[in-house]
Amino acid sequence: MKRRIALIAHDGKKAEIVAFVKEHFEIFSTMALTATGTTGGLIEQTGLQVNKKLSGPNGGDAQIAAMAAEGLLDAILFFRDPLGKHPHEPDIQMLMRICDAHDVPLATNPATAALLLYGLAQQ
Ligand SMILES: O=C(CO)COP(=O)(O)O
Repeated sequence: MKRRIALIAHDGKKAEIVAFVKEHFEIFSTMALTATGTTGGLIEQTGLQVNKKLSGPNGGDAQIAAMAAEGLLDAILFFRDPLGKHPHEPDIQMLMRICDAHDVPLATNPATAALLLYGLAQQ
């Protein structure tokens, strides 16, 4: 079965996640991708297929958390912006808590995301 990965990036990190996806395009093209709405739209422009959820502030993080809780994701790559303020901060905290509650691998910066991706690709 294809690996199921969710991708999320705050606005200040969207350029970085697109660059990350392009850099690892071959690995991502073997995986089933889900993303929050705006992030997903940008990733689609690289040519990859993405299951797009709502935009983060409208509930996209919560939808991805629900998928994690239901065992529908193998990992989440969440490029967080530690310098930004986010109206949906409770949803972000909830997503991270759900990952810990269900032992879902969660990378919150590009360096960890690369290690996680290589690990998944090798399994
Ligand atoms: O807000 C986000 C993560 O908390 C990301 O949502 P978008 O990809 O819709 O911008």
